[in-house]
Amino acid sequence: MWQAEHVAESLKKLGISTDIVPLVSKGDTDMRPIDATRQVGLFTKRIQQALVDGEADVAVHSLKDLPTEPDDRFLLAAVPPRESVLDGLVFPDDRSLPENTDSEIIESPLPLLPQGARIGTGSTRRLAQLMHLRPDLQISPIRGNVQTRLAKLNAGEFDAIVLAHAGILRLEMTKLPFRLFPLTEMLPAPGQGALGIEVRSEDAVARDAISRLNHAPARAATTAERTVLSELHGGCLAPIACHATVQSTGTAERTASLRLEAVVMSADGSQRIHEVATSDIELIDSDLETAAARQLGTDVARSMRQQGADELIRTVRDNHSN
Ligand SMILES: NCc1[nH]cc(CCC(=O)O)c1CC(=O)O
Repeated sequence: MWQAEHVAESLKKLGISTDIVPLVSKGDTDMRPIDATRQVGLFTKRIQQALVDGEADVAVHSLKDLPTEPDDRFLLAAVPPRESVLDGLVFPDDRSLPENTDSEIIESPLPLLPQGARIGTGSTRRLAQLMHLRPDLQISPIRGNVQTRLAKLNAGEFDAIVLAHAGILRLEMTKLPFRLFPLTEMLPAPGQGALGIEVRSEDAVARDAISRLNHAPARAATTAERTVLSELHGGCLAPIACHATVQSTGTAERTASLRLEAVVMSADGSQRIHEVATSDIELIDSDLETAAARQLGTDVARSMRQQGADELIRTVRDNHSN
């Protein structure tokens, strides 16, 4: 709802009025562990169906929930400016945390966790990255909306849970005992912190309106990230994390540098493949920009494959079918 309202606000500033169509997705109602649901698009299918049925003209998704397989019926008309891409640990309400000494530097929250601390997360990506650094941690799945998760945390089921910073900010829960992970410890899911706004492919009116919300750097970065995911055929359950950023190079008006960092891990985090690459992109022509971002993602995926990424991804899939 926050995301839909945020997009409605942005459109209003452009003089475009909207009606919000509230929907409930399977991701909201199906409380089985996320890997047991064995479906992609748990959070997005219901919203896409509303486009197909003409119930809505614009679909607002969390980009990280949107499957990478292209679907001809829809067009990703905009990726607006991105929010925080970071993940963090939320501690129980009664936990007093030391003061942050330097707000510019994100210190590791891991020293705040005692040996064998119980952590709640259903994400293989988060589990593998945590276990890689702290094999002593006891990590178990948690599902439900943020309120449900916090209730379980505060009931004493966990010492901390992992949540996306973007979600915390959107729900205005910044007062929670919360500590961010630095990117060196925890890379985000492809598309994390970004919205993806879809329209029906043939709806030129909606496309033209929504494309005004597109932010070229956010689109380029998330395109590179999503390409890694699709090239590795990881789906949303694979322990694949990546993060891309766009930096203006200052040489020419619209020339920028796209940097992409990615990791693939084994299910238990004991093995880790890491890759970083950069390429120049033109932020002026969206087709050129998309092509360059895809190329960078493809190159990074290929290089990780040569280092054995497929093997690691397979270990996770085999675990899940047991
Ligand atoms: N799968 C649930 C989901 N989808 C997007 C976000 C957070 C917001 C975002 O990354 O855009 C979350 C919750 C979480 O990961 O803690």
